[in-house]
Amino acid sequence: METKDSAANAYAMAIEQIESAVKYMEIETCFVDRLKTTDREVTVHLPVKMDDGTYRIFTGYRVQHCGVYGPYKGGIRYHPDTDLDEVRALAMWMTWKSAVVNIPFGGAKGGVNCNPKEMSSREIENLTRRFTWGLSNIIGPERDIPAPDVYTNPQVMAWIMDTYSILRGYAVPGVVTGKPLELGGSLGRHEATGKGVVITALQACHQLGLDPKGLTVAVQGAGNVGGVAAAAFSKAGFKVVAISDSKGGIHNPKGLDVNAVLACKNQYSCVIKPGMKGDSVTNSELLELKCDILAPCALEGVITKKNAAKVKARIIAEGANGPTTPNADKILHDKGAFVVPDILANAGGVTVSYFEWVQNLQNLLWDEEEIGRRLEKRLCSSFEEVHGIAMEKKVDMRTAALILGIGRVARALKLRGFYP
Ligand SMILES: NC(=O)C1=CN([C@@H]2O[C@H](COP(=O)(O)OP(=O)(O)OC[C@H]3O[C@@H](n4cnc5c(N)ncnc54)[C@H](OP(=O)(O)O)[C@@H]3O)[C@@H](O)[C@H]2O)C=CC1
Ligand SMILES: O=C(O)CCC(=O)C(=O)O
Repeated sequence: METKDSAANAYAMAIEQIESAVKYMEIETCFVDRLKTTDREVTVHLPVKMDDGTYRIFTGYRVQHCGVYGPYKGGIRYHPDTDLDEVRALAMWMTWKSAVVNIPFGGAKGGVNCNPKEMSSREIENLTRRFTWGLSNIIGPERDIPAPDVYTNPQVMAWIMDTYSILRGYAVPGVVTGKPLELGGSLGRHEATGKGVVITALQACHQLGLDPKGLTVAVQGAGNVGGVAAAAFSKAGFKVVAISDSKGGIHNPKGLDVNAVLACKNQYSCVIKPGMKGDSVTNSELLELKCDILAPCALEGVITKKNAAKVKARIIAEGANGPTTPNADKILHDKGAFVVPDILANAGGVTVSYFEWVQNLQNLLWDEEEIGRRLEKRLCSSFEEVHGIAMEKKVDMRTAALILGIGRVARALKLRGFYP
């Protein structure tokens, strides 16, 4: 398995991003200091009974970055590389993301350092229930609402909802989003992040005067975000030329049969099998392929100062959180690449999570068309706002999105009375 670039510490990246954005803002230092700090960081040690009868102790984290105008919100990841710094960064990015799309959530993120690929479903359930118990006093529909992230899914959300509901004594669907539909999940949540990547990439094409029909796309990651994005790119008329997972990818410059690749992934847990029309490609090679759009949809820190100059794509649509390091950002900007930053490109997920939460609180059920319409409207108007700031301040799209997000949060802090 290829691993992420070890030089990139996500938390250091998140801090550096704040520092470069605030240079363009009129914002008092005390706000900057406040926003570089998290509200709460909880570490829990989780004794979990394994199938062989032994116990293993896992470490889990929930970081709440800033909850100035609503409950904290953000996914939970199960991954062997997860640590506190990563979760801190992911929580900060959630704060800016919710602010960019203007939904009343603060930022949080959770993670457990574990390898779910080596665990049975029962072991993952035991871990999840223990983790939920550990967080039960800090989560809740009005406090902090988890959702799926890397290597977690609707079933994990169902176990969180069940454990939390048992502790409270009644069903509390609003404690998590990304739940199964049967438990109050929202139509369209599963597809929301991947579709949002395509909606925002289309906006970028529009800004650059590019006709999307036939533009080539390489997608890193074939999970919830990458898989849905690849299918949606293909449906929108783009030519998907590469898709990968953690083991590597498949590449065909003439275009892939995306449905066949995703069916292969579904059936055999890999994106390439003998007989498929395409060549194998490593994850590093995928990033440097000749294509119009690159959609990194797996882990953070994959586009670095080492490979940024070799990225050929004109548009980088960041499905993943934090795929591009600040040094790489500068290189991409200088060579004229148009980066749709994570806090805008992948904000479709939290946007439909917000719709799910709203439906749960009001016992409503919106249809898929309604969800899709609201999602597109929200992402397109956010894109426009971010692009407007980029033009006005002559900055790249990430800096513009951060200016918008940080500005909104800082104004809310001030209104609540956080003065120097
Ligand atoms: N789910 C959501 O709604 C949202 C997710 N995100 C972000 O999107 C990214 C992906 O999340 P999501 O799709 O949900 O996660 P999933 O667990 O559904 O999928 C992760 C995918 O990434 C692949 N992958 C893992 N490690 C590597 C690697 N080193 N190189 C290349 N591919 C790798 C996995 O491969 P394999 O299957 O082989 O393990 C899998 O295909 C993360 O950065 C997440 O934070 C952002 C917003 C919302
Ligand atoms: O749906 C959500 O609440 C959050 C999704 C998430 O973790 C993210 O946007 O990174």
